[in-house]
Amino acid sequence: MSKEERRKKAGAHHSVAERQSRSGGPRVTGLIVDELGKALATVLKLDGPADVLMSRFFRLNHKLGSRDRSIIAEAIFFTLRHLSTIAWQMKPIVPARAPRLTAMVALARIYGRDALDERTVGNDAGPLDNILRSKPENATPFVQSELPYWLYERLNEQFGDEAPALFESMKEGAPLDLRVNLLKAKREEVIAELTEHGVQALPTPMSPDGIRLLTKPGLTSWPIYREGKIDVQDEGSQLIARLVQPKRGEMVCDFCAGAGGKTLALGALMRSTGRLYAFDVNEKRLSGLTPRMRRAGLSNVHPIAIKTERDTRVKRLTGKFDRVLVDAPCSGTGTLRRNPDLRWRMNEEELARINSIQANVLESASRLVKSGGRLVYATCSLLEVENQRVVEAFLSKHPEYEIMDATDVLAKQGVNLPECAKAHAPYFVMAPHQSGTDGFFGAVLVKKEMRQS
Ligand SMILES: C[S@@+](CC[C@H](N)C(=O)[O-])C[C@H]1O[C@@H](n2cnc3c(N)ncnc32)[C@H](O)[C@@H]1O
Repeated sequence: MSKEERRKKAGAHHSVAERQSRSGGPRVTGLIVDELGKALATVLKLDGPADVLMSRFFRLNHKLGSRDRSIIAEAIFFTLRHLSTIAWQMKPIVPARAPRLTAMVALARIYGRDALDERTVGNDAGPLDNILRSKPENATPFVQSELPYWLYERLNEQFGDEAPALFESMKEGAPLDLRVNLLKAKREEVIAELTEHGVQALPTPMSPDGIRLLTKPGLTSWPIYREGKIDVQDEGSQLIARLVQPKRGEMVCDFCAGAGGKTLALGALMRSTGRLYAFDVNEKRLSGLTPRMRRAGLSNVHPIAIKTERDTRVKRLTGKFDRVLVDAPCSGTGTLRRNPDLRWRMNEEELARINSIQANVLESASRLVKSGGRLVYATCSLLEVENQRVVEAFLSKHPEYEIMDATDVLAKQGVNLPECAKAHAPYFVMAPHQSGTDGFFGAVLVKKEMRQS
């Protein structure tokens, strides 16, 4: 039987990586299968973020070379992105209970069955070939979506005819986007530097300070990174900072700053002037901001760890800010390309819990805004319940706020959104199948000027 006949018989699914590999992909060694099986035994418990579990696994596993590591890492991500169809193919065997077999299924789907040698497969050859005979494209649309049912249902209802394209886009990896720190460099300069070193880099289509890389070099040792000329940030996230549109010398608050991805973008737009408060309840996460703001050359940022959104330090600043950003904690469903395990770890109970935090944080943050000031509510969620519904509920209780058209806010800064994104006006909505970015939501609210009588 020829290679091609055998592959067809086995029904191996054609991923991008798989197609690439057939033109000279790696041979999968027994060591890779064994170690991937061990890694999956941990990761498929789904009791922690996959990237953290993976880093720990590699740290403790010295015998793996860099080539083996990258094959294993890719296969872990592939498994998490295709867990529904893998489980469907393997039925009644449960992937988490048979991690070595799952490892072989994933590797065969990525590189083709022939990449696995018979000694490695051993007695599993029969079951493996049986499993690969079930073709993922024959599974139900729900199984092919590679999502839990609650999320599949909600996204189907929201996106209608576009849902299949969205589901496909969420199975892909995401590109590596950079934001150029305009305090220290120009975009063309950075692109020239990257190109000179053999990295294919293009300007992002929407964000004026963004660069999209077609490969993923380890940039942290590069001078342009160490000197603070660039930071890693998805193009959609860069545009959230543009929705805030802070000006030089203003009082600005990033209420949910985390490790400061958007804080740094805001600080650069303010040209390191005025005061930029960065709040977060997670002190550890917030501590990541200090070295980043130093590297970026920002002297206007004030990180403050708060206990809750009603902290007295927050209350003392009532009515003091020109601009407030609420980058709310959310389901993260817009980032499934980067965090494929999240879809299996998130559930409706957790969504309801986060939903109530979102309303409370928006309520508290809104009190900081001065008359005539701007409040931006943002998430990296695709779910309307965390986005439009939160903003509508807020506006119904706060007639002193009105909504601005996010498309206009961006157009005034030279950012032209694609037509499909404009259709969501007045909201800013990014979805991976439409914009090639992670999924993001933004609403721009203005606190009406108080009339003097
Ligand atoms: C989406 S993340 C922020 C990401 C960050 N803005 C960035 O661009 O990298 C949401 C953040 O909200 C924080 N958070 C959760 N509850 C909060 C609260 N009650 N008040 C302030 N921040 C909160 C979380 O700790 C988390 O860092």
